[in-house]
Amino acid sequence: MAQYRRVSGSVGLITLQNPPVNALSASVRQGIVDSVKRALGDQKVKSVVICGQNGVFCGGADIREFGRQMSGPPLVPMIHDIEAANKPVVAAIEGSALGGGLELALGCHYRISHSKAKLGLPEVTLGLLPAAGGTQRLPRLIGVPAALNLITTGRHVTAAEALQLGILDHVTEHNTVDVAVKFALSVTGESLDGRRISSFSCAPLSDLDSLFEEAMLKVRGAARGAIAPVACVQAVRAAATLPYAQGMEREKELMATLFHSGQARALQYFFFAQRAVGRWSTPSGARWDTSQPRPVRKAAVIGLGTMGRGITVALAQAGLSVVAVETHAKQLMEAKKAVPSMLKRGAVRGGTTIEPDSITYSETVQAVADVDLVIEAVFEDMALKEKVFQQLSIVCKPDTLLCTNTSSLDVDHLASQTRHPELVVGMHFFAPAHVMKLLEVVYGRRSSPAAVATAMQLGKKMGKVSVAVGNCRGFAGNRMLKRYLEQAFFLLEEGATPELVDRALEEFGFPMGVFRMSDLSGLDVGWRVRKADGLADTSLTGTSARVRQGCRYSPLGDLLCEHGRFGQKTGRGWYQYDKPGGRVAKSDPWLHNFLDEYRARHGLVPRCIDQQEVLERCLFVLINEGFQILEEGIAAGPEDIDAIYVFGYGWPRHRGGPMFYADMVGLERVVERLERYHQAHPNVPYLQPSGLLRRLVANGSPPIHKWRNVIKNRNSQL
Ligand SMILES: CCCCCCCC/C=C\C/C=C/C(=O)SCCNC(=O)CCNC(=O)[C@H](O)C(C)(C)COP(=O)(O)OP(=O)(O)OC[C@H]1O[C@@H](n2cnc3c(N)ncnc32)[C@H](O)[C@@H]1OP(=O)(O)O
Repeated sequence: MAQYRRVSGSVGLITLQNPPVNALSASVRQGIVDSVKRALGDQKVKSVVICGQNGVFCGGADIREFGRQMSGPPLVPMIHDIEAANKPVVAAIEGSALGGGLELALGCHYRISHSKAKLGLPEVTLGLLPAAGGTQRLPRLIGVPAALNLITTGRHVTAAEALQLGILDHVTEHNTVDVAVKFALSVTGESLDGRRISSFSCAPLSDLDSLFEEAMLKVRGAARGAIAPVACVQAVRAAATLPYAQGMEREKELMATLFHSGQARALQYFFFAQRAVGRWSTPSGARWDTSQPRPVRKAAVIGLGTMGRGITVALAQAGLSVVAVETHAKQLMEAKKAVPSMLKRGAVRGGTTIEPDSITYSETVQAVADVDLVIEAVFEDMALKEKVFQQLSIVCKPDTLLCTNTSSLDVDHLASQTRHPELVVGMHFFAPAHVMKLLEVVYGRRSSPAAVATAMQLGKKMGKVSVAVGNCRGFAGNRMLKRYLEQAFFLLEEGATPELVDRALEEFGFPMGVFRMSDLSGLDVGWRVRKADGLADTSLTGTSARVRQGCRYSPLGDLLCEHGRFGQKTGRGWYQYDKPGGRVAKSDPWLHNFLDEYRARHGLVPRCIDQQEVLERCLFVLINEGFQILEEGIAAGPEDIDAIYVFGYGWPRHRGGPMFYADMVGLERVVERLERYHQAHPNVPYLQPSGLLRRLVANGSPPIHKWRNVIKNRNSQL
């Protein structure tokens, strides 16, 4: 709703009231319409101020209303009536003015903002466009190039930038509503000609065509297959080329194509999913709202390889004082050079400053005696990690939280090496650790609720999306990835090429296909793990070469490593590069010959494989493993898995994440295809649909937000 009152004698003050962000729900819109009518009809009122309660102007349209039958007054005529008013209307912006909130402000005659406010049109991130006149008014106000940038990226700008761009008339450090009321009094009776943005013309530009062509190329490159950014460009083009009324028609048409699209559903689901992962819980009953995190002021990182350096930077950027330990002198020396320059680059990007002495370096573990939390990031070797944890348990304060950055090893086993296993958790960062948004917080059997809460909170402080997951081989993300990789290898054995597989995945929306990604991260990483597991044995011949423990196995990755083809770092992998460290992947005839010979040697007759099979084989096994993970309680809900895949593995956000994708495709279809592929490949047991997936289908395939009930019912029967 909206509250209306008269203040300072002649100012009608309208306050939006819909906690927590004053979203424009039907009742808020109705409140605004009624209040504006009242203010304009009251002779004592000479000007109007619109603000939001609790220090937030407005977070935009109410996203929860989108999937439902819309009711209440529509936004466009509501904003139009405000702009057409014959009394000055001033927006008093505090906190946020986003989406429909900023569009409402653009309909006002003046905009005054607090210096700490953020403004933006983030509709594109929800699969939409600013369809309450935003695409038509903003370019008229600030010019086409700047409006294109804001509308196609959805980025939030500070009040200072908004002032510079011309979105705001005034920025204040004081009470914004008081300033706005005073301002409203001062403009009483002044002409409003020249204050109604819809009457403006866009500033003329010399080469409109190439500007829009470039913008189109940019948005198509940034999010493959996403339709909203394309529609945003088209809508701004309408603003630049058509009169306002026709532009508004175009905006409406384009919005109609987006509004009910699968991409909009996926992105809006993901908006809430991201927030849901913060409300974590574990099977033992620990929860976000009942567990108290501990303060962490000083942290340590053990091991300054690539991951350790990134983690050190991320901790320092979060304002912690960091002890960085590396026992190899050469590596320590390199890290001492690399970390400050990573920090400097980060500071330039983020416009921040880091105290250079917030990091101290040491060659011995003894230096961590007084820290609150340690993150171990040594080489992925259990014996080495065991030793580190034993040492830490002796050196650290008894209440220090001991975390491991292992990507797949047993957190419970590491905990068992310490005196306080309840203080051990996994903090699985993704490379580069100071850039990637995802953090898997892995709780072990004995991890205390406070330990989990502390790691989750620290992740948040570092700007990460922290997802709590249980302890199992590969945790959630890498465990699912293993299935995806294996299927990709099998497809090569059956006749596909890396190019064909990658094309299918990239057209689906991944920034990189599985083989290009493998070349980038290094084939030797997985090889080392497979060797440690006793799998990478290329001396085996005949049928046993492609079978391990009775299941199908592909030694292709192992064979490439034996040829020294580790990917980009060696200039050869699934593709060839112009030099070691080269970035541009080129098709490699050697690899194609190698695959031909391999298939011939194993009596594999290549067949034609289409994109649909690539997607189903690679993605449905990954999804199936996701259901297994939910069934086992390793992840608490589908949102956790989707956040992991979007933030950590490049799953296209406009497809919502793997579990949402399964919901979109239809669970029956996923089951049917998995069963078919399992029949064709009976020696791949994980192609069999998981028990949870089958149960969901048996329960009538409920929508994704109801899956937790099915999981809970099952667990409560155990
Ligand atoms: C056939 C055609 C028909 C067309 C008809 C449609 C016409 C539509 C016309 C115009 C288009 C306008 C579209 C929009 O405005 S879309 C919304 C755009 N706004 C946003 O994207 C902003 C989203 N919110 C945020 O970015 C942040 O919440 C924040 C910066 C405002 C505040 O951040 P923070 O303090 O960190 O809080 P949280 O993010 O945690 O949010 C708190 C709580 O509030 C919920 N919430 C936030 N924004 C909205 C919203 N706009 N609608 C509904 N709910 C919102 C958020 O989900 C949190 O709740 P929780 O999930 O339960 O934790």
